[in-house]
Amino acid sequence: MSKSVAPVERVRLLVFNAALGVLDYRKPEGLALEYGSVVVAPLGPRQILGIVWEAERLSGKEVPETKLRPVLEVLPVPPLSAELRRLIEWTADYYCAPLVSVARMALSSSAALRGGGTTTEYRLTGAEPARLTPQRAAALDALQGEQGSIRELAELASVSEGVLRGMAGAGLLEPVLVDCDRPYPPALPDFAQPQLSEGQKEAARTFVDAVRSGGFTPFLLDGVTGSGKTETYFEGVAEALRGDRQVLVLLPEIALTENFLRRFEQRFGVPPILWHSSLKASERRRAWRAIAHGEAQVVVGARSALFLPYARLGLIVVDEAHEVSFKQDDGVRYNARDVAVIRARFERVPVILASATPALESMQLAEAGIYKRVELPNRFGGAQLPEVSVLDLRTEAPARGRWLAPKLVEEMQARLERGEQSLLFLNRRGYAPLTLCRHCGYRFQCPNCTAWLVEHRFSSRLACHHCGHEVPVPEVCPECGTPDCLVACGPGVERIADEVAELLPDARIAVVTSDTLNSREAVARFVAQAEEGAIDVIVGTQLVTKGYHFPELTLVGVVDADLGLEGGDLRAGERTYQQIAQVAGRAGRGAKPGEVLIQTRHPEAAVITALASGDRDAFYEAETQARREAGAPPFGRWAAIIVSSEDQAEAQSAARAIGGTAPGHPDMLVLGPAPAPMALLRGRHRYRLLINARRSAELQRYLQEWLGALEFPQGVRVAIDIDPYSFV
Ligand SMILES: Nc1ncnc2c1ncn2[C@@H]1O[C@H](COP(=O)(O)OP(=O)(O)OP(=O)(O)O)[C@@H](O)[C@H]1O
Ligand SMILES: [Zn+2]
Repeated sequence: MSKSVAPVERVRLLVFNAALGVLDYRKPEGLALEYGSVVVAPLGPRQILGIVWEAERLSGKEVPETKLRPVLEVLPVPPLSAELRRLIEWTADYYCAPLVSVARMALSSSAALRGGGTTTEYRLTGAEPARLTPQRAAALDALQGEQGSIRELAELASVSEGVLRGMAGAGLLEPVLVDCDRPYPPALPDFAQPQLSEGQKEAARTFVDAVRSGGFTPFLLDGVTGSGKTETYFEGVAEALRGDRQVLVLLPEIALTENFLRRFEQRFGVPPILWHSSLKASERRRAWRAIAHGEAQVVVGARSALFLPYARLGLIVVDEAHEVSFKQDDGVRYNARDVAVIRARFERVPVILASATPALESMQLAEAGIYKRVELPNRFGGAQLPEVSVLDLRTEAPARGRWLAPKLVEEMQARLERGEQSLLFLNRRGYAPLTLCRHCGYRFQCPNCTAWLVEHRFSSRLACHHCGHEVPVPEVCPECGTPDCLVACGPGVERIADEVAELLPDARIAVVTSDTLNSREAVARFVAQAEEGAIDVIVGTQLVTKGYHFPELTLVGVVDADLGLEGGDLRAGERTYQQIAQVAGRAGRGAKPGEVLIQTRHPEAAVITALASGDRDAFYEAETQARREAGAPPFGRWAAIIVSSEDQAEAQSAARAIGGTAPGHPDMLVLGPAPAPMALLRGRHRYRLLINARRSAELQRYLQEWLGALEFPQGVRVAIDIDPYSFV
């Protein structure tokens, strides 16, 4: 009699190790495995995380049956859905990224994978000991009102974990048990329904219908600044809530969420669930689990929220969809706006891209009928779009050593007298972009980057905006030793604020940059002050160009409209247009009309004339034509290859080796290698190649065939950037 041997059940895992990628294991009896199950498997003497994947979709080394080791454990989380697995595959293929790097973004709370339950956090007990070490005193100061893990608190207070453990032992900190599965209070679709205008109603109805009937429909919500785009797509959100479906809202910057949270709470009665990189571990775990179990109703996040394992997604919204910060520029270099549309397609749900200044790519897709355009051409409540005029700096020059033209100052003065607010926009943090020695001409440069150090007067430091390198402003020139010889060249927002303080000594000024609005509390304070009328003049970077709604703000001054046009970036014109149109859109949102003054040396430039005449279509047409002729996106495609190493010669020879092996192809034009504009970045020497492909060409396959065959020394990194936004 032959003994019947049960066939070994083989499972293919995507394992969390970039070098291994895919490995086969054996399914032990009694272990329930499904595609998408998150499991632990043995790897040598260690254990490794993996996801059960369809074997036919992943090529891996054939391991003989006798060598297969068993999967050890299934983690207590729902399996990743087929839709999400397809999204992960698509993203990896499209952006030429390792599958596991993309998959990692879905499993982005390691604590949550271990299940729910409780974690321990710590907080101050309030005890005040008689004697304190300086470190303990500093920690007591820094941790008022805070709660978190020892590690998080140590980071907050800038002390070692040992100090805090000592404090816990001494009764200064007490443990608090946090339940990571406590439910979120429900959002109510009909909590406070607004009275929509006729135009808003029509748009809202479109979204409500799409959400109700389900299915993939991409929308471009193209509405002027202040038209109430948020109120309108909120109706789509409400419909998803009624149908017990989840909603993902992507915002480009965490600074914008404060305003969003408030409006959301007013509309739905509770705040939405936040997802961003600086969440505490316990919040992350709670949110991740609620998302995976379908209990998180509305998630608002930065781009990293896109890959989370939503259990029943019903709608995706990408607000300020034109923003370039949706493009991630390290790790997996994906564009969250584009991947959001792909996710909606796999999930078969509607997706709304909302913007007052849509990206040319989005406009083109709307033209082609692939996106449905929903328009809101008027501001809400009868407010008018602001009057825009140009100040030609060649004829209306500011006084010597100043940056604001007399006419702009006059208008600010008038606003101050009327109790209205002004906003000055300059996209440059710090006091001055360049500092040099008057005596010997020495320029302060970052040792790690091809960049000048930027003076920050608030903190009396010179800082690199690329790598974070900082030095105190020295008293003598490091080159020639002359004391007090440093001169600031050019303006940053701090310098403009100084100028305003001199010209309008009574004005209350707020400088708004990522340096000053660096926490949710800081943003909330700024918004409250601006709304109460405690600020007369706001001086800010691109951070103030969007999202804010201050009814008393009636004047916007663009300090240097030409700044963004330098540098020859493919999208420089578009970006300048968007930034200025957005910041102009902050003016006159209430009952009083707004005015915008644009300072420029090139009043004849297409961007500027389009802004002055309010002729958006003319701008988009001209830009479209230029892109078509250049074979630039969306008419052709770009990809960048960035080669870097700490060793310049090594980087150069690797770049040359790549350049030298470029396969000839009729649809591809390979440019470079050339030293990158940022030839040195964070201590790495960089070279770039740029590939311009016809739209129909198989760019990814071409790149893979080209680069897949090459080998490089250990220290060389080769990054592929598909649809690049950054050309430095
Ligand atoms: N139907 C409405 N009822 C009451 N208030 C409304 C309504 N529609 C819009 N608003 C208010 O008008 C202001 C502008 O709306 P919102 O911020 O949504 O515009 P937006 O189109 O997103 O503008 P931007 O693109 O400039 O950010 C907000 O304060 C909003 O609360
Ligand atoms: Zn630097």
